[in-house]
Amino acid sequence: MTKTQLRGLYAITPDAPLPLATLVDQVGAAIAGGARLIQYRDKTHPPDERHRYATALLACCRAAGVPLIINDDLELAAVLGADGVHLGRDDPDPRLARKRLGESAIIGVSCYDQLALAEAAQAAGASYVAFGSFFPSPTKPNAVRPAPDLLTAARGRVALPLVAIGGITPHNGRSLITAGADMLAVVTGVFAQPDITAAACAYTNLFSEGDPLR
Ligand SMILES: Cc1ncc(COP(=O)(O)OP(=O)(O)O)c(N)n1
Ligand SMILES: Cc1ncsc1CCOP(=O)(O)O
Ligand SMILES: [Mg+2]
Repeated sequence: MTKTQLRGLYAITPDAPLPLATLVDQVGAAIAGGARLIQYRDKTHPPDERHRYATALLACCRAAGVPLIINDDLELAAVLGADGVHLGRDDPDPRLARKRLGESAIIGVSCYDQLALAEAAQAAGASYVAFGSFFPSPTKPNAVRPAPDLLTAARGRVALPLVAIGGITPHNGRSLITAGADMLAVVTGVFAQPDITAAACAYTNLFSEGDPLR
């Protein structure tokens, strides 16, 4: 996937620890609903388990032709040959990640509510920048809360794909795409739903609204 194809639903694995087979099934269901990028985000398992989970998820994503991004853990991404890494303020520097993973890796950087961080991430070789939490997030209740027009401002200041995250539903997601988001990053709205494929589809459809070929 080239950088210009970073558009659509970005599904991020849920916090609750799940059996590996269940998580692989759920990620497959999200991909069936049109998810364009998957992030393995795991704050609970020890490193050897994270290696086992990420290996299985990478096989699932590769079979579907969807890139797998590893959250936080640059070394895990490098060792597995995953498609990229997502880095926040407590994580390694994007320059180090670019050096370690190579030119074609997808390197995402959290910018919270700060345009200056996005400009710095672009200068450091990021592939996309992420802003949020735009709405109250069950996954990160204490996250900062930018207004959607931050995306519009970011459009004028950075040339990278813009990812919006935090409390995004198929209903409120439209306003973020209108404001300039290229991708909607979602945990709860996809993985906490009874029909994960249908939930993913509802986000996917937002990206083809207004498309004359639809
Ligand atoms: C796409 C995307 N955007 C933001 C984040 C948050 O990253 P970070 O601030 O490092 O927080 P944690 O996710 O590590 O708790 C993300 N993971 N993905
Ligand atoms: C990781 C992260 N960073 C800001 S909000 C968030 C969680 C998004 O999850 P949800 O879609 O459940 O609000
Ligand atoms: Mg992080």
